[in-house]
Amino acid sequence: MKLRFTKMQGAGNDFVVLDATRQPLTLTPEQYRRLADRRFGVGADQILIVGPAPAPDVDFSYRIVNADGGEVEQCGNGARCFAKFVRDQGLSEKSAIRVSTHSGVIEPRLQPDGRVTVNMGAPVFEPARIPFDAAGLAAQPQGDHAQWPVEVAGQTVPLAVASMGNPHAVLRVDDVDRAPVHELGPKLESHTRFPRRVNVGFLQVVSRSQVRLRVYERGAGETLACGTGACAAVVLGIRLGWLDPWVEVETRGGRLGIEWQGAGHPVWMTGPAVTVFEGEIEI
Ligand SMILES: N[C@H](CCC[C@H](N)C(=O)O)C(=O)O
Repeated sequence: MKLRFTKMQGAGNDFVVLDATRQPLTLTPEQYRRLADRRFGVGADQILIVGPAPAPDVDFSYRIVNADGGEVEQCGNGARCFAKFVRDQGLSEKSAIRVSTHSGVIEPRLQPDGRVTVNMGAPVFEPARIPFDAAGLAAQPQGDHAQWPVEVAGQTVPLAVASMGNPHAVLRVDDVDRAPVHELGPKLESHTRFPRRVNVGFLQVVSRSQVRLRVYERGAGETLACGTGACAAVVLGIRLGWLDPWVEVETRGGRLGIEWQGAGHPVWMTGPAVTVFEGEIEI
């Protein structure tokens, strides 16, 4: 089948975007994997499928499939690219677009400077809802919230955990450039304490308003940036007393601005969204 696609990136996290607003589009996990393959396909961290509104109070639906072919609940960098895509394709004139995802409705807003701000909803910290199996672990309280001592690769690491609709585990490190991303990332991503696997963030606190972050993503490996990962790392850093409500996150692919005013508030993420090229592929 011939498939038209748009290649996009948000802070270096890259996507194949498919327009399923005019006709339904269901590919097999193998076809998604092929699309995402950097040699046999187009190449991407995730595939984004833009669909029609499933309800009158939203404008579109948006599905996310990781490079490994697995469908997931949320994607922050993808939400910004989604908003730019629907505007550029003439699918919407709105600057604030309501879109439903598997983890609820989010609302990207296009800014005059070309960046996009997204209300990513409220974070979730209860282990069972992440999901994270905390059985037998005593949370090590620090500040007013906890890190969990998780055994991995023969050591115990203090993990902070949260959900932004998708699961995240965050480990504080002194220097992200020397962090054990490829040693601990894969082992934590598929650790038994995360029944649906997990995105693994390595967080370096530069100041109370500036951090550096690398993320080994569930179903994709290390990416140049992870939007939900930046949200999770900042809210966990705030809860642990390390960070103020407005933080600049330096990732390997670019900068994201994250704001969270605390419990009961949504997380606001601002960052770039860029169209790289359009194409067609026989899949
Ligand atoms: N790998 C993630 C999905 C993509 C999230 C990331 N690319 C972002 O920008 O939030 C997961 O399995 O939950």
